[in-house]
Amino acid sequence: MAAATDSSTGDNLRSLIFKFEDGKASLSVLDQLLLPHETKYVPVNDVNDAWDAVRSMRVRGAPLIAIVAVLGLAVDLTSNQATIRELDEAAAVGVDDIKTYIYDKMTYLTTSRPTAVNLFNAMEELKQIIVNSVPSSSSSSHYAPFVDAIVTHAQFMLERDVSDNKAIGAHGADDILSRHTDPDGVRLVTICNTGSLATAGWGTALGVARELHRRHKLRSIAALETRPYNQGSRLTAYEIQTEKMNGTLLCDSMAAFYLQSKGADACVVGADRVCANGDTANKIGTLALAIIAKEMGVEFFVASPFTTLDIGLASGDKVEIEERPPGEMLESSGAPLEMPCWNPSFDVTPAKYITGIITEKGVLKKSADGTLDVVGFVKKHSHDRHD
Ligand SMILES: CSC[C@H]1O[C@H](OP(=O)(O)O)[C@H](O)[C@@H]1O
Repeated sequence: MAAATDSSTGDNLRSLIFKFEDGKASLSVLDQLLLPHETKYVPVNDVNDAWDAVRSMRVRGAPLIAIVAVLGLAVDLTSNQATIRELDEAAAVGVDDIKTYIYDKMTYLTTSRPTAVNLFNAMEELKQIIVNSVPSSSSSSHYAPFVDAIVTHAQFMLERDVSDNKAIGAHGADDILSRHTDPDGVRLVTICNTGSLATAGWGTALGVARELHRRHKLRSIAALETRPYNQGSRLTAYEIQTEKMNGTLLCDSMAAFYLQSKGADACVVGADRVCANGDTANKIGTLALAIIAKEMGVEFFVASPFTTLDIGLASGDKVEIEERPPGEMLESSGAPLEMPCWNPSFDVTPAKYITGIITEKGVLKKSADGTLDVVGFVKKHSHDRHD
């Protein structure tokens, strides 16, 4: 039986509260639509709640989407409403029925948002676990072994994400500081939110800023507001202020002039899907920032855990880009008129604009031929993954 656990990551910006006690999992998620004005945790009681929390963007961020989906599945399967358990106890269902029951819930969760690969990678991990958890013929329950394996993996995902993010922070800080030696520290620019509110804690790109800040080597961090959801002005600004980093908020349109007039040592952004050739899907506006950085001679890094790598997808032109409801854009713009608008939530930055990819296993830099060999990097480090 999985050990009881509380998923506190120790920081004061907890994206979720997960508990597993007396065989029952419970989950509350921080409603990010209300931040920074209101801190409210809402319960997730089943996969329907988890799906809705992700789709509505009450919960968002590539790693966190996957984590909430798997935790929501764990809550669902351990809830009292799990009728399948009664059927199992009555020997009215077999192993295949139970696997189908669980797979159907997993498939449903993957329909919540299409672009971030983490959720899909997490479901593939779970399928492997389910396949390897087939109960013995003598087992009194066919259901319990599957559920326990899924709860255990959900708890593992929480811990792995924080440790991956801290490793990303350390590798990113080491790499950037190896070239930028100003005693006052480095100047970063970032987009969207990639901190504790996009993960189980610490963050990816913002985790690099956190680590530099911890080392007293973060001279400044400029955050783009990231319209229309405003992850930057609402969420990243909230994290920066909470951690007392030296932050500056920029309108998205200010990026070029900021780099031209004030300068920066590096842009560090998150990722929703890193393709085999290094093309990276990330928040809308990332492509523009990457092009501007290239033009201004500023390093451009993607911070991405292995859970965001998709080496099965050759290049970025194949990424499905989520389009959000037009109302989300019109509403946040205060537009007085209803008119057709285009609201893609992501764009794809070609590898040629990317200096390197900061992962928990180290920093992937361009090969001599100018390419980012993500596949080779994954193969090189796959043996030392702690899956
Ligand atoms: C830790 S990377 C998070 C990644 O996800 C964000 O998208 P969204 O807020 O729509 O879920 C954004 O692309 C970030 O870079």
